Amino acid sequence: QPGTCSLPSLSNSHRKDCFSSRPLSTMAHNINYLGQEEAQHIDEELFSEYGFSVDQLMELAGLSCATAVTRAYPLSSLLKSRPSLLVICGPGNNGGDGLVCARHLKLFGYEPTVLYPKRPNKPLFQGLTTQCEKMEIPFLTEMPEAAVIDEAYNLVIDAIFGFSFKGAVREPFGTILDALKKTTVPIASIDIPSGWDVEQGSAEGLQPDMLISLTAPKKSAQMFRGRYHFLGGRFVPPGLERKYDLNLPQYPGTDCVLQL
Ligand SMILES: NC(=O)C1=CN([C@@H]2O[C@H](COP(=O)(O)OP(=O)(O)OC[C@H]3O[C@@H](n4cnc5c(N)ncnc54)[C@H](OP(=O)(O)O)[C@@H]3O)[C@@H](O)[C@H]2O)[C@@H](O)CC1
Ligand SMILES: [K+]
Repeated sequence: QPGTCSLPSLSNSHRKDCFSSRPLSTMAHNINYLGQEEAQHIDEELFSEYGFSVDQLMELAGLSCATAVTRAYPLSSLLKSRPSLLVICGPGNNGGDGLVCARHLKLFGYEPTVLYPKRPNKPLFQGLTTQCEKMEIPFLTEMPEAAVIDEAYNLVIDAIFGFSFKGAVREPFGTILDALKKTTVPIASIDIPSGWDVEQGSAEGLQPDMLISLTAPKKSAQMFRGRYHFLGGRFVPPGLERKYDLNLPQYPGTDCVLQL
């Protein structure tokens, strides 16, 4: 039916309650759920000791996210007349992952629109923004109301905050998160559901339908109750995996994502 969506339309409070029987395969793998500092140390070591550059890992992370979205929400499952997605990008590297993800999703046939309200004055993010513009991805100038989002988009991709989020949410992101909590379209969160404490989660926060954990899930992922939990960021060298006892499951074949 045009103008509707086959994806579940759930209020935030329903999202909280409905998905308590998620598969426990993540537990079966004994994956090490990372604390905030551990995640930040791994990130630093990837650059300082393992010779990676930020844009390299961001490209792989964003590609993983776009690929995971195609698995959970294939084009054929979207019933709105356009395969429209809203990608909301925050001021740090999580936002950069969102820009990369948007670009790949456009290449995969989706129609992403980006909201990027706080843009760092750094060549990396300026370049990623230009790339999206050249891909003819529209940028919004303000956050739409929840009802408008429900009407216009099949899915929201939350790339607002990742593992460096701390403390009370500052504007404009408080208003943005409040609007997101009122939406009923599914939300796919990159690395951490934005606004969640990286280790403790947040019972009152966003309840995304999908979580794409990058490198390894963070402790708060144990509180995730949505339908789809994917692991992405297939770039961890064996020495780093051993040092942090990550015990990552094996990715199938050449895939860059794995459903947990
Ligand atoms: N190794 C990996 O796995 C890889 C990780 N990658 C990705 O990087 C992500 C981590 O990126 P990150 O370290 O840049 O931090 P991130 O969470 O995006 O946010 C920092 C920004 O948020 C802001 N901010 C913070 N608290 C706030 C508040 N309460 N209210 C409002 N604002 C607040 C803070 O602002 P400031 O304090 O500077 O004002 C800062 O600008 C990680 O989750 C993954 O997605 C991949 O790209 C590559 C490989
Ligand atoms: K996020």
